[in-house]
Amino acid sequence: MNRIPFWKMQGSGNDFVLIDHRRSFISDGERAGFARKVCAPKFGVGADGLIFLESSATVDFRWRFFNADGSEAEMCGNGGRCAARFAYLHGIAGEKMAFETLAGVIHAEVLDRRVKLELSPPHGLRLGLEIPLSAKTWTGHFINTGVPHVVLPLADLEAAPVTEVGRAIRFHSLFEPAGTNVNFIRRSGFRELQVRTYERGVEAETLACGTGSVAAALIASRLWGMASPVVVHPASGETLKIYFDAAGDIFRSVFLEGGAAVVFQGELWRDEL
Ligand SMILES: N[C@H](CCC[C@H](N)C(=O)O)C(=O)O
Repeated sequence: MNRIPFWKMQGSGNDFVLIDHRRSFISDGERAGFARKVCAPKFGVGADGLIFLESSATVDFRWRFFNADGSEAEMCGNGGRCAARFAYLHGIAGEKMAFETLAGVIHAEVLDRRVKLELSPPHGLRLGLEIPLSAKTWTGHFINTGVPHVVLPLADLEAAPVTEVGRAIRFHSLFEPAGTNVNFIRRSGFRELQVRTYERGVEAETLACGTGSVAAALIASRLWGMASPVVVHPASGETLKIYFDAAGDIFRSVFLEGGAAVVFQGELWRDEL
């Protein structure tokens, strides 16, 4: 199979290539390298991640998510919304669906051009982590919202050292071996946050991170008593809504709602990538 149909989609500015695996036949061993090629700017399509949709024996479909560097991640909030809308528009699932991920089964509902995802239960909450870096020690908060996230409140978000400090914390020994995503957050309203994210596996700041926005909202609820629903504005300026039930350090019924736009569709010429 040398010509592989794909869709390019974006969720709040986080962009993805999506492939119906039933029409691609990329073997398991080839996927990481294929993801790097497809996600590469200039030589590839250019994207933050590559998503394969596959058949599932138990729910509507299964997905495999690969970051731009070829690493496979358990979950992706923005990518999950795009996969849900892709599945709906391809007739793989109805408006309400469920799909298998390495973070568990994710339930989704397509609402025209927006999608509402129910995330797997957040876990591993650790508040007030001292993170010593060469220049200074940062105080951060950790939570896993399908993938690991450190959240750092910072008043001057415009001047946030997202790449320098984001990369240092992403690779810090405190978070080995999996590493972590790093989110700088600022309160911008009664129930509103602004978030900038350094993403593991993209190894750069992205315009939005869905699971990072959820992490920011849940940490804001613990630190500042921010109640559900929390509105998050990622670097793209788009709007994400996070709904949750909180009881101390336990979060239940966590939903992420946001856009999932189809940008274009095309065909990958595999032997020329
Ligand atoms: N880069 C992340 C996966 C994608 C998360 C992000 N794009 C989202 O929307 O949640 C990681 O490897 O932990």
